[in-house]
This record gives sequence, structure tokens and C-alpha cells, in this order.
Amino acid sequence: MQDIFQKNGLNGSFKGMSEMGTARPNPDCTDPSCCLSVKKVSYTVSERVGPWWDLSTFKKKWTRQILNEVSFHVDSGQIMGILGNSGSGKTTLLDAIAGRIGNSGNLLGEIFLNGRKLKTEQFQDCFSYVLQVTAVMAELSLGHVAHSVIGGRIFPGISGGERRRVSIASQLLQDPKVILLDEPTTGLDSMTANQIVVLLAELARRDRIVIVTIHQPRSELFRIFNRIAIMSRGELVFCGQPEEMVDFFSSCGYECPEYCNPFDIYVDLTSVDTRCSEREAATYSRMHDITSAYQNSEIYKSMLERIEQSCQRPDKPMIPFKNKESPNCLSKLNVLLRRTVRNVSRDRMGILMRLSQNLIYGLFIAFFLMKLGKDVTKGAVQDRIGLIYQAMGASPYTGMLNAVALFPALRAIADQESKDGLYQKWQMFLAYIIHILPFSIISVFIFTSFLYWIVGMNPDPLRFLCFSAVVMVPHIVGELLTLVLLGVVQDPNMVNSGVALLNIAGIMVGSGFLRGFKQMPVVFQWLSYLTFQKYGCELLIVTEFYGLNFTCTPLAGMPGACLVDSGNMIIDQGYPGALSRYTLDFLLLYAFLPALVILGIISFKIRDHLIKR
Ligand SMILES: Nc1ncnc2c1ncn2[C@@H]1O[C@H](COP(=O)(O)OP(=O)(O)OP(=O)(O)O)[C@@H](O)[C@H]1O
Repeated sequence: MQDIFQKNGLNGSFKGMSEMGTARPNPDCTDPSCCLSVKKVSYTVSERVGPWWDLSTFKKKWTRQILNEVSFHVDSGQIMGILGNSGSGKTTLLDAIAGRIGNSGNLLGEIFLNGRKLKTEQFQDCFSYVLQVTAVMAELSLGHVAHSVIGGRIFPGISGGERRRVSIASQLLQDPKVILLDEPTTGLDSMTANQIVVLLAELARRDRIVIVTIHQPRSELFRIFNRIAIMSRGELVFCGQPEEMVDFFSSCGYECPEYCNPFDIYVDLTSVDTRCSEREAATYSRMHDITSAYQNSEIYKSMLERIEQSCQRPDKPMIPFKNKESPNCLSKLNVLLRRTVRNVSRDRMGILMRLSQNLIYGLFIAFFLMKLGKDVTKGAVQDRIGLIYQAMGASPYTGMLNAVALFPALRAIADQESKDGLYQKWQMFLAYIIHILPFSIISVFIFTSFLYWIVGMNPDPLRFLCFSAVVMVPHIVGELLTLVLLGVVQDPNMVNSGVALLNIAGIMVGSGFLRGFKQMPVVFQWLSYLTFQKYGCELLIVTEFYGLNFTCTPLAGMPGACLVDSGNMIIDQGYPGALSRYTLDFLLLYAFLPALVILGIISFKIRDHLIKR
């Protein structure tokens, strides 16, 4: 990060602040190398009138105007601050310029860079966008523990101000000409907030256009911004130089009282107060009058002229695209993997839990079963089948819990960083699954090493290895399946339920324990071939039962109790031919892993299309 700031002349600190004082970057804009013109940008969305349970109103829709013909012009070397009360449309305006607006609404208007009209698909290649950090936290559902988690786990030990600087620095990697920032100062104390704005002004001074939305700027920043835009109800109520702003509002009859912050006064003046209908009508009318006065002013007309001039110029400079040079796919994967491992390794408790969760579960089984016996009348067969059922049926859940706990945070980061073109979402998915492999292997080996020998399963080291290799798969499949669904389903709770239901269905149809295959309707017999549980259970049955001889204590009144005298009989009756399919079953079981990885890549490619905003 230091390098990036140094490269951009900022020397990695806010040292420049005192030196530059409150000087405004490129105040005259005599010879800008780049200019951004936004012309009549409007955005409307269609909303249902009533809730879904009231069908008559739910069927009706109304059109809501979020942005209404917003136009402005900024030259390179300038910083523009967009003010406005909450819900005035600041973020939507930045989203529209950055090409990040979803396709849920209707976006109209034109954006020009250097007088050249941008195609929608070019927006993201030109502009860098630093989101509200708070937005990322909401995405991660971490708002309630913002400081403990963001400050401790994802970005350990860095302050809010430093975090903003990291976000800004990461955007500078692509050397953009236009940087858009959504509320980069929110949540910071006023001194740090000012430092961030001064830093941004300094970035603008290096021949860039910087546009920031900002809440409650301190009055000193008045001299820093080259352009101030005030929004209300999706309209641009005013856009011009700070001095022009004071004169303009004075000419409308609204003098800024002495010792008052002009930003606060003008934002209040142009906001619509919805607390009661009378006040709403009065404040709306005032806002409307000010907007009309602005649209009839010389400031507005000269801004429109500048847009026209830049579009009419015969020698228009080329569109300044962001630097797209990036490392190859393997290097990106390597960086993502290292970052994931580094973040995960900081959470010692998390690692311990991941390694021991299967073991804890193994303790339950061992405590419940104690020692496996050989006497069929004392549960020798039933206990073994129960153990296999547990090993196959429950392992996916531990994998699922890991993915649901860890991946949504990384997914949110990947959503943002992939929009910035740093890498693709599926690369983060791949890096994540590479990082889980050692955890899965070690945790399953701890589990099987304990359980296998404690309960006294077939005491053959080779069979133990086969048992471990089989149980590994449902654990990893549980994690992979969760990741695949997390690609297309946003809510981790829904994914949880989905994976749990799929697993229950799989073990029911695939294991043959609840109902023998021969007794199942044909459709379920066919479906069972699609379940990894079919191959896993069959393998574990052979691994445990093949060559096993039972003893029997004849019971009075149960003449058939001793009919089963060997494990081979269990295999022949329940899983005919399983012995000869042993290698094939292994191959088919392990084939689920690459298949799910491919499905995951597809799922995250679909996510690219689903997440537009
Ligand atoms: N896709 C959408 N569908 C419906 N309403 C939307 C959509 N996008 C934005 N809005 C609404 O438009 C209004 C403006 O939202 P926006 O986030 O741009 O405001 P803002 O000025 O950035 O607010 P804040 O300062 O609180 O972040 C809000 O009322 C918001 O709910």
C-alpha cells in the first residue's frame, strides 16, 4: 500500500495535508487532460403497490423515480463532493456512473469521457469505485459485531481510517482516471474524515477526477472541493463551485448565517421533511423552487455548455481505460490462496474447531456404541450398520458448517473485488477449496483414527485406510455442495437447509439402510445412482463386513436369530456384487469431487450475472 501511495505522490501518510493546507486541486481547470460529463441520467424502478399477501394491491405496480435527469461536468484535477440527505440518490448516482446499477430498473441518459460517449459495458473499465465500508459489513451480516470481526479477523488490527485507505489504495492499482467513492468518511471521527478528503484531493491533483458522496462534511472542506453537488429526491438541486454555491443560495433568499456550516444549512434547505404532510408540501415546494432557480442559472447553463464543448471537440482525447494488465490465472490463485490461508490462520480457535469437530462427533458415537461385538443376537450387525450410517450421513454436516461459517465473508469480498476486475469469483472459490483440503484430510484422519480403533472395527490397517478414504468424501462433498449453492443462493441459512435436505434425501435413497434397493420403486433405484451415499455405503459395508464371522447365542422364541453367520451374507443379500464393484465404487465416489468443483465454477460464473449491484 505504501508503494501505491508513494507512486501516486502521497508518501504513504497524511503528511501532505499540512503542506497543502486547504488548497484546492486544479482550481482553474485551464487544461484538463480528461473530463467526465454526465448528461440527463435518470433511473426509475417499478415497485409493487402492496405486500404479497394482499393480492389486489400486489398485482399493481407503480414507477418510482430514483434519479431525475441528473447532469454535471467535472474536469481532471478536480474533486467533486456530492451531498444530500439520506435517500436522496447519491449512491444510486455513483452506481449509475460506475455501471454497477442492477437491471431491476430503467436507466436513461448518457455518460461521456473526454467527450466520447461510453457504452454501458465500458463503464466498469473506466471508473474505480470504492464502496461504503459499511455496505461490505452489511453484506457480511457483521454489523452487530463490526469492530470485533472486521477489526480482528478479516482485517486484523487496522483502524477505520486505515481501512478506507486500503480500499482506496487497492483501487489505485489499476491507475484509474476517475475514482468514485461512496461515503468514504462515514463512521470516522471528523479529523480522520478530513484527512481522507484531503488525501482524495491530493489524488485528484495528480490529474484525476475524484467524486465522493459525503455526509456532514466539516466547513473547512469547503475550500477543498472544486465542485459541490447537492441532491434531494433524486434531483440535482445544485452543482457548482463552493463560492458559487454561497452566492446562488443567497440569490434565492437563503443567506448562510454567520458561524454556520454552509454544507449543513444548504442540505437542510433542500431536503424534504416527510414528518407531516404540511411540512412535506412546504419543503418539497422549496426544494422544487431552488432546483428551478438552479436550472435557470448561469452556473447550470455554462455547465451544459462545457458538456457540449467537450462533445463537439474535433480532437477528442481517447477514453482513458483502467490499466488491465494483471497477473496470470495461476498467480491470482496463488495470491488468493495465500490470503485465505493467512486470514484463516489468524483465527486459532477456528482452526482448532475445524480440526476437532469430527473428533468431537466421533466421541459421541464411541460413547454410544462402546465396543463392537461379534454376537449377532447382541447387535453385531445392527451396530456396524448404524456406525456406517452415522459416518456417511453426518460427515457432510461438518463440512457444510465450515463453509457456511467462513465462505460468505470471502464471497462478499470476491463480489466487490471481481467487480473491480482484480480476479474472477470462481478463482476465489477455487482458492477456498484448495485451502480446505488439508483441513479436511487431517480432521477426518483424527476422527477415523480415534473411532475405528476405539470401537473395534475390522482390525486391518488397509481397511482402516479405506474406511478413512471413504469417510473423507462425504465431509468434503458437504463443504463443496454448500459452496456450489452459495454461488447462486445469497442467504446462507437457505443454503444450510438445502444441503441438509439433499443429504437426508441422499442417505435415504442411496444407503439402502432405510429400505433395501430391491424394495424401492424403480425411480428411486435409478436416483440412488446419483447419490454419493450409494457408493460410500456400499464401500463401507464391504470394508467392514467382508470376511467377518459372527457368533450367536441362540435365543428362546427367536429361532431365526442365528441365520446370519458371516459378513459375506450381509453383502450378498443387501449389496449383491458389491465386492466386484469395489474399485469402481471408489472411482465413482471420488468422481463427485471434481464434478462438484466444475459445478462450483459454473455456479460462480452464474453469480457474475446475478450480482450486478
Ligand atoms: N433498485 C432499487 N429499487 C428500489 N428502490 C431503490 C433502488 N435503488 C435505490 N432505491 C431507493 O432510492 C433512494 C435513494 O437511494 P440511495 O441509496 O441512492 O440514497 P443515498 O442518498 O445514497 O442514501 P444514504 O445517504 O442513506 O446512503 C432510496 O430511497 C432507495 O431505497
